[in-house]
Amino acid sequence: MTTTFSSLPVVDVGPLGSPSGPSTEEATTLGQRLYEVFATTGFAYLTNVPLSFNHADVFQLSREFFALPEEEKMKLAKRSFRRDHHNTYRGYFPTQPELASDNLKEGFEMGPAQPIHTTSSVAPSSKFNLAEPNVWPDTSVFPSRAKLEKLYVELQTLASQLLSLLAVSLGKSADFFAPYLEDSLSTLRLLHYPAVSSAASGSGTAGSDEVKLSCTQHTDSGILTLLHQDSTGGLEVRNSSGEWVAAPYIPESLVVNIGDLMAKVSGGRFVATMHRVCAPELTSSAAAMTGQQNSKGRALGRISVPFFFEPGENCLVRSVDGDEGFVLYGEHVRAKMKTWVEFQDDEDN
Ligand SMILES: O=C(O)CCC(=O)C(=O)O
Ligand SMILES: [Fe+2]
Repeated sequence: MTTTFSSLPVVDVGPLGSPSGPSTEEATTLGQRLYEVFATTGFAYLTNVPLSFNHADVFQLSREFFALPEEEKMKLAKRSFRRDHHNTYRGYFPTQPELASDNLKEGFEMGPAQPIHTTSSVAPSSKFNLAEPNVWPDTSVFPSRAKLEKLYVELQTLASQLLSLLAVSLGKSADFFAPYLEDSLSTLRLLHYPAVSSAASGSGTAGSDEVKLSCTQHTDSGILTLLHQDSTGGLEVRNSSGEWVAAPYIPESLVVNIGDLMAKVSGGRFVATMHRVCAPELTSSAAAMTGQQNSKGRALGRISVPFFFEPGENCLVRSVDGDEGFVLYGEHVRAKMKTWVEFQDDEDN
């Protein structure tokens, strides 16, 4: 059950970075701590994360992508935005102000670098190919592909380490989630929420119901999310009293949260907590500059980089309690996609 928390807990995962891995005692303590936070807030900050990238590296990569000319980004647009493109699930989505002014964001999504050759046993003829290869800008305009691929691998490793601790905390063996790693379709998503002028951002203050949003309230659909957020602020998490609690920037931390499927897998022990993003405000000095870039050519607004740990399409997801109910991951994600603004268009799924 979500509780009436007023801030998010901080979990030091330093022991995961030790070359020989955490000691048995450290793993037990960490697993219990993670169990406790996922059973209450469903959200936490992780500090001392075992990544070779610091925040400056990650946000630089992301800003480099969003600073590309619109025309370069649109070369990577998903099929819903460019009918002549083949990519349906990976690639770029532009902002859609006409569709959803409270979901104003552009993004770029990538999956595993190595192509996955399984076909969906669920929806072989679906217009979304979850296992399709990534698409990339030309190296002459974006030389950082290898770095993003490396970040992806490191986040996947971290997610699998966390899952192993959670498995034990749920009374299962440490390799309980090994089948989830097979043909895993995890997504690394670069997000840019453009700044909105204060006139347009409404009169509501953060935490209130009238606040202007750039990402409407939702729970994440999958297993586990690891989020890099920049210092702009705006992320809010809802507690059990229905209050929106700010999740401000903590240098070098990652925000971690549970998705709907993991709540199910945990037999309802873990909570997938509702969250949203308030629109970043365009300050008057920034507004005086042209477009959405400051004098250094940086994109104005919030940058965040969520990593969604996702199993393979044919992974059987069921509760640790061994209840009858189960779902194939591909089936689950396709049902969810119908509700996501960046996948909506005028055709049927
Ligand atoms: O930008 C953020 O901080 C949150 C993004 C998010 O919740 C999502 O993409 O699911
Ligand atoms: Fe989310």
